Amino acid sequence: MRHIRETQSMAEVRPLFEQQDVGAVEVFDDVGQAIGVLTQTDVDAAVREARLENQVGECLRYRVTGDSPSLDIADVSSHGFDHEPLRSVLNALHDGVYITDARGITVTVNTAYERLTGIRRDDVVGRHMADLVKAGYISKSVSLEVIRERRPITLVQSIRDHDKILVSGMPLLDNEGALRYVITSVRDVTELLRAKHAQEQLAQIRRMREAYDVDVRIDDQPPWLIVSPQSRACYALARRIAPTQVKVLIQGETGTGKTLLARYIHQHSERAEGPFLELNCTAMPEGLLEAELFGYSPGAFTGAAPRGKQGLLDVAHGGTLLLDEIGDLPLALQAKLLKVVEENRFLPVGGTEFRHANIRLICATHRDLQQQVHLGQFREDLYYRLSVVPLTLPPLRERREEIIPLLNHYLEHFNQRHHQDRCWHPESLELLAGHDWPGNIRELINLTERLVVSATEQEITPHGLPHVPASRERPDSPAIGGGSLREQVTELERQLIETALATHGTTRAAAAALGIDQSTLVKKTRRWRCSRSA
Ligand SMILES: Nc1ncnc2c1ncn2[C@@H]1O[C@H](COP(=O)(O)OP(=O)(O)OP(=O)(O)O)[C@@H](O)[C@H]1O
Repeated sequence: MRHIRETQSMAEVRPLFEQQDVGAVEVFDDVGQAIGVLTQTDVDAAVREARLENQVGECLRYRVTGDSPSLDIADVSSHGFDHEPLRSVLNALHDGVYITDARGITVTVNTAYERLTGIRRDDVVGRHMADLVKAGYISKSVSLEVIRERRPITLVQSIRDHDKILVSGMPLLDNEGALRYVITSVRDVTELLRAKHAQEQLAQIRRMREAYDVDVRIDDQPPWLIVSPQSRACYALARRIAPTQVKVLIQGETGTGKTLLARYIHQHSERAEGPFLELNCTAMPEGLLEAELFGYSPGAFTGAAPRGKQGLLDVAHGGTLLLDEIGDLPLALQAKLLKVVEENRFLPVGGTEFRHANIRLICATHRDLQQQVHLGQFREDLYYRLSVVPLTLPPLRERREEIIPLLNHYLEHFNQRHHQDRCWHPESLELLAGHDWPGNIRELINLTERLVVSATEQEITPHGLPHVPASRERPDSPAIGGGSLREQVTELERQLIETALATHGTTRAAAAALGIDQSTLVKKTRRWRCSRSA
């Protein structure tokens, strides 16, 4: 034991804990009786709250002990925890403190405990914890568990039905290792849990937004190209209806730019600052699709997140939700979606209360929805509600004038991205312009990137092109019997030339193989292309 020192203020005691072997300070009263042991946390709290200063009488006497808070229990017992300054220390703490003896009889509680729990000190001091549980003061006694297990125990308890408190009980042993007291600290974590819940919800919304965010960006200026009259008309109509709330149905083959068009509408609407999310209705099984779209309530089904989950109709709040491949939405979900479209409200899975949907809905499909209606695969009422303004993006083969500008545009784009300086050989452009592009603009983009990164020379020649089948518009077999002899000969000639081009890759090689001039071959292919797009 070290010698006893005197101080007027707890603040002077605090630096002692900087010494490595000081774990606690034993406190004495004016007449030299030991009245308790303070750890650094107790002293810090007392200093922080400035509660102990001048409340300890003329002089606080203390002695530093070793690194374990070995309490001289006999001293504490003789004076009780209610003796000054220990009582002041306890009352200075922001957290509640509940102390029982080794039998489980309440010794004292501090004022923070009374405030947090609403339980009055006088009602519990001297009473056994088991009686208090029986009388309904508390739901469960940590002190009794600590007494039983002789180890620190922490649990979360409910009080007043809604507030949550974090209760940590700690056994206090004497020098012989016998249990003397259980000190339980009590912290109100209601706000903390509420904040945590809000944080979890935000994180969930962020995750959803990231997962369903649409990875196409458009500015008012190109990179996007609107060249053909069909695309121009489509985008002009989209621009006109963007500021309104009307439902839009975008139809077109895969890769024609439906998502880009939907984003264009979003960006020119009043919701431009809100989220723009996309859900592909073919991408998941019905149950999952329903949960992702409508969300679910807590405990809606086995394996559901305990707090429930917000659906995209919530997460897209204030923004636009694009339902891609709407033709694949199962009939049961079509009925639920109809309610959203008609009444702007929906029922989460397992929920009993309707939620308000504040979203703009844009739907897209590569299917013929009208035909699906005839086949009974799509609800007629929903179809008419969704397609107030139908927009159709034609396939790339029907707006061929866009192919070469797109090829040039994406070549430049990928040159920049991959630090290359590729250029198209005119014959390559010609060949690609004649391709049907079943995957539309997406196919064109992918091919261009592949060529930029894989070409061995600066110029992308027909040699470097993969086998690109020519337009499907030409029949696969000679058009015998169709038209005059002259027309049939021309058709045959065209097929022979296109086959030679596909086989040999370049106009020069194809012309050589057919025994004609390269310029003749080029002229003929141009003429056919012109007559086809006329
Ligand atoms: N007018 C355009 N100019 C330049 N790039 C375009 C244009 N339209 C579409 N694209 C690009 O083509 C690609 C495919 O477009 P998008 O994803 O919008 O097609 P989609 O019809 O929605 O396809 P899917 O049906 O498969 O979802 C995207 O990378 C998009 O940026």
